Parts: sequence; C-alpha cells; structure tokens
Amino acid sequence: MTIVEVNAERPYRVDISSGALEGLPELVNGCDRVAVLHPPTLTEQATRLGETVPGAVTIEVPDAESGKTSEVLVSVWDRLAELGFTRSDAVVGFGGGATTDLAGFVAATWLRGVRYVSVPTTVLGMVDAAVGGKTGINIPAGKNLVGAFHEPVGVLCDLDMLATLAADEIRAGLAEVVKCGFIADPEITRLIAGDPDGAMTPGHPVQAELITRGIRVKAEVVSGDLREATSSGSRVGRELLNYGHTLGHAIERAEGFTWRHGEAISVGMVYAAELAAELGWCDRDFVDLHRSQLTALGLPTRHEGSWEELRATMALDKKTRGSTLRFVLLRGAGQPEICVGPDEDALARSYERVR
Ligand SMILES: NC(=O)c1ccc[n+]([C@@H]2O[C@H](COP(=O)([O-])OP(=O)(O)OC[C@H]3O[C@@H](n4cnc5c(N)ncnc54)[C@H](O)[C@@H]3O)[C@@H](O)[C@H]2O)c1
Ligand SMILES: O=C(O)C(=O)C[C@@H](O)[C@H](O)[C@H](O)COP(=O)(O)O
Ligand SMILES: [Zn+2]
Repeated sequence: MTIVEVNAERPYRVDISSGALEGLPELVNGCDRVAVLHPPTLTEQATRLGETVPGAVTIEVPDAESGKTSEVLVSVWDRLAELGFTRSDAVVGFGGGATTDLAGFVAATWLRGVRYVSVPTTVLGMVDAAVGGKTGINIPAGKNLVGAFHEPVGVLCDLDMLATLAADEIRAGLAEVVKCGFIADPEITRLIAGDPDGAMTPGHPVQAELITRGIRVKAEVVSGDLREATSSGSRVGRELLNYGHTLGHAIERAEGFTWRHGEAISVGMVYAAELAAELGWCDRDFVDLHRSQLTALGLPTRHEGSWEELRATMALDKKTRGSTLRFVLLRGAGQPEICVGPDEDALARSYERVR
C-alpha cells in the first residue's frame, strides 16, 4: 500500500493499493447515513461497497459529463432531503472524475458542507479529480463554471477497480499524467516513452508507478495553494495543474462535452506548447516531445473547430482576469510561467498548428 499525504487546509491521506475500498468504514465512522453516488456502470460495485458501511444508501447518477449538470445536482439535493440527511451524515463519490466532481459539490453544498469521501475508479479520477478539493458542475456556457473547494476526509484509490476500465478511458486519464510529467516530474515522461504499453495496462507496475507519481505531483501542488490564489510572476501556484486546460476546456464545450476530458486537454497541451514556441519561450523539440508522448499513448493532438468560438469560450476561463487571458506555459519541462495577455495573432496561429 502507498499512502500520499495532502496537507492543505485539512490534512488527509490518499491510499493507493489493491483493496483500498476496505478503508471506507473507517472514513465514515460515526456517520448515521452515507450516500454513495455512482454512475450506472458501477451499480453492482456500489451496492457491494454500500454493504460494508452501516446506513449506506446508493444514489445512481447519469454517466460521465451528463451527471455534472445543475438538474442532476438538484435531483440529488432532493433525494438527500427525502432521506433526511443531516450534518452527521456523509457523501461518497464512487466513480470517475465526473461523478466525484458532482458528489464533492453535493457534499460542499448540502447544509453548507458535510463530510466527503472520494473513491475514484478511473485513472483520471485517481491521479487528478479525487485529490485537491475542486468540485463542481458544467453549465452550457462552459466547463466547471460552478463549483466550490471542498476537501475530502480521505481518498481511496483501489487499483483493482481499473481492471474493467476501457482502453480509451485509461488513455484519457494518462493525459493528466503526461501533464504531471511536463510540469513537474520528468521521470513520468521517461517512463511513458520507455513503455507506453505498460502505461496502458491495469496491474502493470509501470501503470501503478505512473498513478502514484501523478498523485504525488497533484498532492504537492494543492498542499501549497489549495485555493489557486498564489500565482505571481514566475511563481506559479495551483494554476500549474491547469496546463493545457485553457483551450482544452473550450474544446470540451465546443464538442458539447462529448470528447473525454483527457482527450481535450491532450490537444490543449500541444496548443500550449505551440503557443510557447510562437512566443519564443521554448524550442520546437519541446513541442515535438508533446506530440510524441501523447501520440505514443494514442491520444489526439489535433482539433477541427471554429477559432472564433473557442477564443470566445476561453474568455470565461477561470484564469482570465477582466478581458485578459492568462495561460500556463512552459519554457521547458518543469519551467512554468504565467503568460498574461498573449498576442491575439499568436493565439490564432497556434490554433492553426493544431488544426
Ligand atoms: N476536480 C478536479 O480537480 C478534476 C481534475 C481532473 C478532471 N476533472 C474532471 O473529471 C472528469 C473526467 O473524469 P474521468 O475521465 O474519470 O471521466 P468519467 O467520470 O466520465 O468516467 C469515464 C467513464 O468510465 C466509466 N467508469 C468509471 N469507473 C469505471 C470502472 N472502474 N470500470 C469501468 N468503467 C468505469 C464511467 O462510467 C464513464 O463512462 C471531467 O469532468 C473533468 O473535468 C476534475
Ligand atoms: O486541480 C486543479 O487545479 C486542476 O486544474 C486540475 C485539472 O486537471 C482539472 O481538470 C480541473 O478540474 C480544472 O479545474 P478548473 O478550475 O480549470 O475548472
Ligand atoms: Zn484536467
């Protein structure tokens, strides 16, 4: 078993192991009722998980991004009201990042905040969404535009859960791991280049190592800047984790939330690298490294869309201040900087290079 500690506002542990689900009873100890939110794909597993804790109720929510909506949020609030949920109760998010984002937001908002446990069942959920307390939903205007910071009391990453995950979902999760390699841990980049098949295979030591390293990067960044408040000049705080997301989120919206998040940010990272090269911040070899890492995993590096629409959506990115776009760009691996108000022609030209 590997434990990663997160030391933000309220310290908690991320348990990465086969059989980590067994840790749930301890995390909800003392709660009268426990709502386990899960997607339809995990109904049986959620029922079994619920049987391990007294007072558990399973609540099925729509799959993937269709669960991250205001309508679903209201329906879960209504269900908690029916069940008489109080502040001595707990919410568990059991599923991929879409489900844990929704469940975390339910926990953040119900009675202004109840206990939350995150139980991610996808690579992406484990390495990213379940850790760090960002919760929320999408609205038609954009991705994650409504949400709250609400930390879990614990995160259980049961590696056995990944055995049933489709290859396309594993790949999409690895996009966030590639991101962690570029922003902070070059060993990740080496491991993926050396064994992309191992990276894709549940139970393979390379995949387990990548998941652990991704979680360590995330834990360290959010421990230093939970509320994404401390970027200034070349000191980049939690915004670092948003590498590739400025265009990535705009692609998700343009595609009606039908692209996987990891696929969209894969293109978004190549775009960010192209923009850095356009601005003279990095060399072409670094851009090529983005394409080769992502292509080795079978991730997309191109998008065909309307630049005007994507540019308009990016104006609502959370890093934007007033009408000024801000990007996380890299001068090289592990050398992030915030680029404030990049030249509009450079932005458009960089999109042409990923089109
Ligand atoms: N809060 C954060 O910090 C953060 C970080 C990164 C991403 N996110 C969000 O996470 C979401 C993407 O998460 P995701 O990639 O996990 O997608 P997802 O939650 O949509 O899950 C992907 C698919 O895998 C299925 N699935 C889940 N577990 C499974 C299992 N064990 N076996 C078989 N199928 C399984 C789901 O039913 C779904 O169809 C996006 O909404 C993104 O915005 C949030
Ligand atoms: O945890 C963070 O901070 C991140 O930026 C991680 C991202 O991978 C993740 O997709 C996050 O949900 C994006 O957050 P947002 O604030 O840009 O909506
Ligand atoms: Zn992401």
